[in-house]
Parts: sequence; structure tokens; C-alpha cells
Amino acid sequence: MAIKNTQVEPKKNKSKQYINAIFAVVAFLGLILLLSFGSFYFNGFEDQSQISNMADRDVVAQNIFGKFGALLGEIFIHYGIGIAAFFLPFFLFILSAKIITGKKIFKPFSFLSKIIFFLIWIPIFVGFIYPDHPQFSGVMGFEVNDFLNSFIGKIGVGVLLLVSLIIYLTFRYNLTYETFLEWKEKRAEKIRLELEAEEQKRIDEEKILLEQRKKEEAEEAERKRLEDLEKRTKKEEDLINQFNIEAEQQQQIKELEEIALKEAELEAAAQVIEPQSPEDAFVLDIEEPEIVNITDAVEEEIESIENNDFTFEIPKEEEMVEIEPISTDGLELKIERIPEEETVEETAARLVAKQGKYDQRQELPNYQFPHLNLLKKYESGANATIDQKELEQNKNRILETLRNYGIEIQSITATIGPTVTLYEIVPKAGVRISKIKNLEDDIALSLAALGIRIIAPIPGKGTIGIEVPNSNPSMVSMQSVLASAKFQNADMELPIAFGKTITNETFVADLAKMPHLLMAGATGQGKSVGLNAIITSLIYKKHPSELKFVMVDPKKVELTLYSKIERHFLAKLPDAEEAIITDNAKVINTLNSLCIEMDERYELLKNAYVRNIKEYNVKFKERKLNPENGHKFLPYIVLIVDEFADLIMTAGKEVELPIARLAQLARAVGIHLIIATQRPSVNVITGTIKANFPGRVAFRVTSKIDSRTILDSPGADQLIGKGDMLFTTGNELVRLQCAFVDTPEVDDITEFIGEQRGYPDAMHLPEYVGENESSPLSIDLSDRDVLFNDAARLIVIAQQGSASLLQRKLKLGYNRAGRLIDQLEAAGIVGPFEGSKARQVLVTDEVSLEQLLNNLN
Ligand SMILES: Nc1ncnc2c1ncn2[C@@H]1O[C@H](COP(=O)(O)OP(=O)(O)OP(=O)(O)O)[C@@H](O)[C@H]1O
Repeated sequence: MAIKNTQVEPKKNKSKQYINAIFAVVAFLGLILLLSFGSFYFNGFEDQSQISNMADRDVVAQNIFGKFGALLGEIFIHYGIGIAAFFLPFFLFILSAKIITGKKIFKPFSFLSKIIFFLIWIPIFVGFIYPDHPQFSGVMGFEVNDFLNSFIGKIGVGVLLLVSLIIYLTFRYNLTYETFLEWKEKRAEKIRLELEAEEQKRIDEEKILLEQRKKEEAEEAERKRLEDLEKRTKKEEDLINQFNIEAEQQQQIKELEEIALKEAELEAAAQVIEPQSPEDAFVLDIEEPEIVNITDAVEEEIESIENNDFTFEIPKEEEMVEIEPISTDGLELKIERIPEEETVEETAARLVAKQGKYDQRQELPNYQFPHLNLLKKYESGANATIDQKELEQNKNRILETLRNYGIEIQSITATIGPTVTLYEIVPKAGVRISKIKNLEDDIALSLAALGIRIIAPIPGKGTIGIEVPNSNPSMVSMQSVLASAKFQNADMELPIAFGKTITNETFVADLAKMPHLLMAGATGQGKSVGLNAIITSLIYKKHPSELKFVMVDPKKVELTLYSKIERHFLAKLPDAEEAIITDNAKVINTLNSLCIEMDERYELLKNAYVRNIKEYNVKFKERKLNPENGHKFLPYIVLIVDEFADLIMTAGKEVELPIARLAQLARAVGIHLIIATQRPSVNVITGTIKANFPGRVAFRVTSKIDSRTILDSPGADQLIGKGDMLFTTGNELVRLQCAFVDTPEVDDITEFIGEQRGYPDAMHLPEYVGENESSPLSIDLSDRDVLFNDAARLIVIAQQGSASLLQRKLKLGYNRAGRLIDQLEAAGIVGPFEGSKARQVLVTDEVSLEQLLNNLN
């Protein structure tokens, strides 16, 4: 073996040496070629004239490789193939690399076969472009060009070059039109995937952020809970200690009492009673007082309670038989019959028979609903016009685009809407729907239109929809939707006429069913107009006694118009000057006040044994609920918040919490929320808010992400603006053209209503005292209201700590009554504010109250 090895090694080494040598030669050759070619272009033209004198030693060539280099350049470049000659050194480099490494990636001959076409084509092409520079095309390129020029003309040469290149590429790279299209499709797909991945990444990041926030909140809540628990335990411990001390004292008192009793007994025994007669001595019996053991008595009592030891003496029926008045002395006994008590139903029936059902509209009996003439008629909006040519053109383009991608169609129909036309296509069997969906951009390109939306498939129809914007969109006027039979006859609690669908039908939705609405859209896309359309719809259908708005408008300009109808349709805090809230700090109070209103309404509903406001109001109208028990007709309350993003940014949790609470609970008591925002990002529309707002309206937004945040699906980024919107209540997306109502129209409507007789003031929401305002310490008791003593007596006698009681009995305004209650709290007569419940009265009887009042004086 060892011998064999020694024989093989030198052989191997030998061949390696050869290889190295060949590599060096080839690589060196390549280098010489490359450098002398390069140098030829810089100096070769001077050298050319020296070529003929090569043998002359005095002649010096400028080429980097001297005369040899000049000669190489002259042969390969000048007399040869011009700049195409540069391929040759590269071929040599690849060859040398292959020799030294032996690796498969270096394929010199494959390279050669690929460039051989260009070694011929490039000189001719360069000669064609620069016929006056033979140094680039080489003599070969020049001559061939010259020959061809005279043979087929200049244009002919151009065509020949182009055709030959196409033929070469077709065979070489199998380039067909189809492969070109496929390549394009793949590229589009790749770009889309990248975009989607990017989007997904952003969504994921946002999710992580959200989760982190939630976690922090949970931790905060847990910490608070533990603190509370600790406080409570401490309190309980204090109580137990106090209780123990009291029990001890009780025990001591008892012992003292027993001792006293025993002493008394002994004393009694010591008093010797002298018997007066011997018999007496036997008769006398000193009755010992029965000592009633209190604990025993209590135990007995408890036992009897536990055993349910009550006996109600129910008179038997025979005993209730009417007694015939028997007159024995001529005087007749008159028995007064007490009429049987009326049931609620009977009272209600009697009242209804007498006064009719309660009609809330009688509160403002002469109120006139705004009429449709106040709204402008837009002529162009009467019927959608799209000319036949445009239809035909769009149809052809769609078909053509689809055909280009090999998608065949069975049928196509068009439905013309106010702003977009829906082309419904039925593809031939076997066509993948996703393929059509992927062509969205291509179809948009071929139609040269923005806002193409492809619905594949249209739910419940089995067709694919392509929405194409009309070149002349027609306006949908508020007048036309409000005048429609659909709205006029709508049997809904809070009907909203949003606008028209793609099939030109008026679209009406019930806010009461939604039950809350989230609205988003980039600036200038029709949000404010949308809000106005909603408010207008409701005002046209509802009497002021049936509907109140709470309006929040941080932008201060959008909703100000409605201040004219403050006394008819608006609700506000009792101490607020303006009904439309523009100050973010006040929003918090209003929202909390709405929460109180909600709680109060729930209390009313509970007492009336009904589940929702509708049933409650029906019952109230049938006079089954007694107003003296606090029952009243409940109007719907619609809270409108414009620019919610602004609010969340400045007030954060403080508004998010009451909003979330209202959104979760208020639907049954007739409080509905409409929230509009320009920026539908996840930190504005948080998970809690989103989950409780099934109704969503999206105007055009700027990105797919925004669209996903608001609608949970893309599409809103492809709308065309100007009131083009998507609406959903959780399942299906509907594309609508929002009705247009202009500011002057709103102005006219509010003017019309505002001039009529209204309520004395806006509806008052319950008072809410913010945490930092409620400190009783800030109230100066030396400066008491003159009615303070009266109020205190009233409250203690009634044992009910409510401002409304003071209002009623002392005939006070809300504010003064509120102030009085605050003073009473500061004086320790009533307890702190407890939300919807009345305050606790801390003084139980009038005697202690008088004492307290004296002390105060
Ligand atoms: N439904 C509609 N029909 C026709 N045009 C509309 C419609 N809605 C809006 N527009 C047009 O778009 C313009 C801007 O609308 P709007 O004021 O409602 O935008 P916005 O979304 O409220 O903007 P911002 O958030 O900045 O207030 C309107 O002046 C009007 O010309």
C-alpha cells in the first residue's frame, strides 16, 4: 500500500502543476487581452499608424502592452468586431476559473454559446447606430452594415436587427407573450405578497402593543383590587376590635347587674318577717322575682323565628259571612262597605277611558315637523345617468382584460348606481375566483379608473361583481331619500336614510337596532355630510319629545348649527351654558352623566317590569306607570361625538371607560352612540370600543390598514370619496352613496324648528360631580343657604337625601337644590353622592338634628 501511495502522489502533483500552469497562461492571456483592448481605446489610434513599422525599434507604441498590445487591439477591435471583442477576455477568465477550481458554476463554453450570437449582432448593431465610428463596430460591423445598407436599405437593416434579436431571444429564453404575461403576473403577485406581509407585520405589531396595554391595565386593576382588599380588611379588623371592646363592656355591665341583684336578694332574706300567727308562718310565701335571663329570651326568640313559628290568624270563610243588622232597639247599624282595591290594570283602563292614552307629543302640541321643501332638489340626482357608450366601453375593457389573462366569461350584466356601476360577471366553469380577484389592479389600469372594487363572489348570488365608478357621478340629495316611500313608511324606532345603494334604492337602517355606530373616513371624504344626513333623518321622523341629542364637537364648527334647536332636540348638563360640547374636559362630565341617566333608566325599567325602553314607553302611554313614582316618558338619547380621535388623545381612559360602559349597556334604555373619527387607528378605536359598535360606516380612508381597523376588511381604501361609503352591521358590506345635505339646508331646517315654541330649556341630564370637585371640605359652612335649616328638616323627616325632593318641596331650581345638598353633606346630614341612588341620610331623628343645627349656629 505504502509503495502504491508514493507512486500516486507525484503523479497527482504533476497534473496539478500542469493545471496551475495552464490556468496561469489562460488567465494571463485574458488579462493581456482586457488591458490591451482597454488601452487600445485610449491610445490605439496613434498606434495604428505605427503598426506598419512594427519592426522599427525606434517606433514606440503607446499601448500598455506595447506593440504587441497595439497589434492585438488592431486585429480584434479594429479589423474585427469592435467593442464586442471585450467578451473574449471574459471568456478566458471564466475558462481559467473553471481550470483552477473545476467547479460546475463556471461554464465557459455555455457562456461562449450564449455570446456567439452577440459577437456578430453587436458589431452590426453598433455599425447601424454609429456608422461613422468604425472603432466601435469594427471593420466587420462596418462592412456588413455597408453591404446590407446597399442591399436592403437602412430601415431594412434596422428591421433585420430587431427581428433577429427577437428570434434569438425567443429560442434562447423561450420568451413568448404568454411567458411575458406570466412573468408580469408573478411580479404583481410578489409585490402583493410583500405588501400583505408588511401589513400583517404592522397588524401584528399593533396587536402586541394592544396586548401589552391590556396587560398593564390588568396589572393596574389587580393592584387596585389588592389595595382595596387591604383597606377593607383593615376596616373589618377595626370593626371587630371595636365589637370586642363593646362585648367586653356589655359583659362587665351584666356582671355588675348580677352582683347587684344578689345583694338585693340577700338584703330581702335578711329582713326577717315576723309571723303574726303560727299558721301565718306556714302560709307566707315570699314570691321570688323571676329573673329573666336576657340571652335565653333572645335565643328563644331566634328559635321561634327559625322554626317559622308564626301563626297568622286567618278568619275562616264562614266567619266573614256578612252580619245581618239585627235591630233590637230600633237603631239600625249601618255597615259601610269599603270598595275593593283597584288593580293597576283597572286604574290604567279607567284613566285611558277618561283621558285617552298618554300622548308625549302633547307636550308641544303645535310642533310642526320640518317639511321636505326645506331641502334642496338637485336635478342631476333625480336619476342616474351614464351614457351607453361608457357602459359599452367599460364592458369591453373588462372582457378584454379578463380574456388577456385567459379568463372566459359566460355572461355580464350592468347595474347603474348613482356613483358606481356594478358589472356582474359569471365566469365559465373552472375559472378560479381568486384569479379574478387578483386582477383588480389590472382591470383598474385598463379602465383607467380609481376605486374599482371587486366582490368575488357577491354573497348569495354566485356572480362576481366589479364596481366601476361612473365618469359623471350623480348626487343623491337628502330630499330624494327622505321623500322615498321606504323612509316615509319605515316602521323603525330611529330610522336613518343613509343614501342610495348601488341599485339606486334608498337605504334605510334603524339606529335602535345597530345599536351604536362607528364612522371613519379621511378628511374631506364626506364624514360631516354623513353626520348631518343622520341627524336630519332622525329630526324628520321624531318629535322633540321623543328624541334628544347630546353633541360633542371638539372641532367647534361642524355641529354648531344645531344649537338653534337646543330647546327642542338637545340635552345638556344642568349647569352647562352651551348644549353643544366643545371642551374636552366637559365631555367627561357629560359622559358620566349619561351613565347616571342610564342607571336611572334601568331602575325605572326594573320597577316597571319591562326589558327595554320601547315596552316601557308603551306601558307608560297606557297609563300603567304612575308618574308620582318617578315614571315619565323616556325620549331616545343619541350621543354624537365628532373627532373621537381628538378626544381619546386628550382624555384617554377617562372617556374610553364611560363610552365603553354606555356602548355595552345603554342599548336597552334608548341611549345610542354615534362616534366619528378621521383616524381609525387601533389606539383610537380600541378593542373594547370596537366590540361594542357593530354598526360601522367607512368613507374613503388612506390605507388598507385603516380600512381593516374600521370594517375588519379592506375596501374602504378603494372608495372614490365624496360620500362614497361602505356600511356594515356585522355581516354584509353594502356600498352606498351617502345622501348630500348642504350646510344651508341644515341651517334652514334648524331655523324652521328653532323658531317654533320649544321647551323652556334643553333636556337636563343628571348632575355629575367629578371626583375632584366633590370634596365637602371646600364648602364653607359659615356661608349657608338661608333655606339650609328647612332643607335639613325636610330631608331628615322624609329620610330621603335627594336634590329633587328639595326642588319639589321648597320650589327651588336645580342648582340651588344641588348646592343645598352639598352643604348638607358638608354638615354631615347626608352621605356622599352614590350615583343613581339617593344619598343616605345620616341623622335619624329630629331631636338630634336640632342639636346639630344648634351646634352649627
Ligand atoms: N354625499 C355626498 N355627495 C356629494 N358630495 C359630497 C358628499 N359628501 C361629501 N361631499 C363633498 O365632499 C366635501 C367634503 O365633505 P365633508 O365636509 O363631509 O368632509 P369630512 O370628511 O367631514 O372632512 P373633515 O373630516 O375634514 O371635516 C363636501 O363639501 C362635498 O363637496
